[in-house]
Amino acid sequence: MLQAQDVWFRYGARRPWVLEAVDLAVAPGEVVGLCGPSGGGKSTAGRLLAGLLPPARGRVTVDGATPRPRRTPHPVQLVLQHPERAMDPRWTLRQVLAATGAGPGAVAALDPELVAPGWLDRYPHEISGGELQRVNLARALLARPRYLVADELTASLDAVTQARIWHLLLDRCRAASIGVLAIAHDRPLLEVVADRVVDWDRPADTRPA
Ligand SMILES: Nc1ncnc2c1ncn2[C@@H]1O[C@H](COP(=O)(O)OP(=O)(O)OP(=O)(O)O)[C@@H](O)[C@H]1O
Repeated sequence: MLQAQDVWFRYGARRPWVLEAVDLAVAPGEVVGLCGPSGGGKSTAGRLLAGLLPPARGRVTVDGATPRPRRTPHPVQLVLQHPERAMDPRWTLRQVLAATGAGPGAVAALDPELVAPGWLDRYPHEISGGELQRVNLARALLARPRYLVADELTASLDAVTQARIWHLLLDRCRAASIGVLAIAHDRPLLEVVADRVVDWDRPADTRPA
C-alpha cells in the first residue's frame, strides 16, 4: 500500500499550508484518480508520495516502510505532463532510458508498442509529444516501481493519443500489480481509467495561513 497518513506540507515556514492532514492510499495494482481545483495541492501531494518533498508532519509509507531518501530508483515513480522538461535535450532517447540504470539490454528489449526501436537514436525533439510521453512512461517503468504517480499525464494530447497512452499504462501496471495515482482535472477521464476517484475540493487560496 502507498499511503499518506495525516500529511501536512507547506513551501516555507511563513507560507500557507498546501496539504493539511491529508490521508491517501493506493493499493498494489489499484488505480486511484485524484481530482480537484487548480492550486489545491494535487501535484504537491504527488511529489511527496514520490519522495521528492518531505512532509512537515505525518508519514508517507510504501508497503509499510518509509523509503530511504537517496534510495535509487525510488519505488514510487512520478510521470509528469511535460516529458521534454524532464529530459536532457542533448541526450538521445537511448541515453535517457539507459540513465535509469536499466542497462542497454533492457532498453533494447523494450516493448515496441511502448517505444519504437527507431526512436532510440533520436533526440527528444525528434519525436512527437505523445511519442515522447510513451518514452517517459517507459523510463518510469524501467525503474521497476511499485507505484506510479501520473500527474496530468495526457493533458496536452489529443483524445486518440490519450487513450493509447492510458491503455499502455493500465496494461503494464495491471500485469505487474503496480498501483497508480492518476492526477487530472478531467474527471470523465478519471472515471474511465480509475477504480475509484478521490475529489479534493479545497482551493489553497481560501485556506488560512
Ligand atoms: N515550488 C513551489 N513553491 C512555492 N509554492 C508552490 C510551489 N509549487 C506549488 N506551490 C503552491 O502550492 C499550491 C498547490 O500547488 P499544486 O501545484 O500542488 O496544486 P495542484 O492542485 O496540482 O494545481 P494544478 O491543478 O493547477 O496543477 C499552489 O498555491 C501553488 O502556488
